[in-house]
Amino acid sequence: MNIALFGYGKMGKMIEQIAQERGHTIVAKIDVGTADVDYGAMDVAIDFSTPDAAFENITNCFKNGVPVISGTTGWLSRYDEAVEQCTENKGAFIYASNFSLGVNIFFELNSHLAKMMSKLEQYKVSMEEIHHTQKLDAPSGTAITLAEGIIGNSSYSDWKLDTAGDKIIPITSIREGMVPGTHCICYESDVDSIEIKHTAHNRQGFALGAVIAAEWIKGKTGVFSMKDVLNLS
Ligand SMILES: NC(=O)C1=CN([C@@H]2O[C@H](COP(=O)(O)OP(=O)(O)OC[C@H]3O[C@@H](n4cnc5c(N)ncnc54)[C@H](OP(=O)(O)O)[C@@H]3O)[C@@H](O)[C@H]2O)C=CC1
Ligand SMILES: O=C(O)C1=N[C@H](C(=O)O)C[C@H](O)C1
Repeated sequence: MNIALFGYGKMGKMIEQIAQERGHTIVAKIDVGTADVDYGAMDVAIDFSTPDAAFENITNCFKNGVPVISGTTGWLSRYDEAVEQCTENKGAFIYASNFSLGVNIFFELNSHLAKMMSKLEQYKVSMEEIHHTQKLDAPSGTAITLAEGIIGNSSYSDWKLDTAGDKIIPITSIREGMVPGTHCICYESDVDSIEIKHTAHNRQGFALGAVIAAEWIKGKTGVFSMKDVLNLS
């Protein structure tokens, strides 16, 4: 398959390596300021760019008939608009805040735990995410997805950075060193705590998931999620 990389940073480079190992060809590496993008050469685009760049990268692909896998976080206030443009152009699109198999299992575990804990008012939930110091957005996209999983399965109604409150999930974002991504959810009562935690050891799991999503979307039309790709529904 001919893959174009929108964003050739830490993730773009990891995706290139894994895509080539799986027999794919990288036909374009598009970074800030790249001119002359040849959409005709691409079977699929994989966007891991920046919060400011993602929407334009994604919608330009839709307009040019190229299916898109996007893992860029921090641009989701325009997600609905992107979905509209995908539908108008009969395109194909998958966004995931986290493409790793482990985190997608963790998302399911989080929703199931939230449902069970919703019956126990003595427990208060909180979340902590830790990432490298180059990360531009906080909280992480993964933390937001986890918070939405709790909100959809409990009486919590919102999340806030560093702020606790009634029906509010407080999220703490820590930026240190080269940490690839750690997410921990804690339910605490006066007598005990329950914690679930996912720790990425490197970026390979994110990159492999994105390439698998790119292979899966070929020939399809519509807006999908990693749940569809991994058959987790
Ligand atoms: N969903 C998932 O599984 C994962 C998501 N991510 C997310 O992916 C994104 C990228 O992460 P990462 O690779 O670590 O970040 P990097 O900063 O290493 O890479 C981002 C790249 O995008 C480039 N860029 C800037 N503007 C544009 C543009 N207009 N078009 C194309 N590329 C552009 C940057 O170029 P320059 O440096 O010259 O500005 C840089 O090379 C982040 O939002 C991160 O949160 C990360 C890991 C996993
Ligand atoms: O910026 C990163 O590095 C990561 N970003 C994603 C997020 O915001 O959740 C996924 C992963 O945690 C790494």
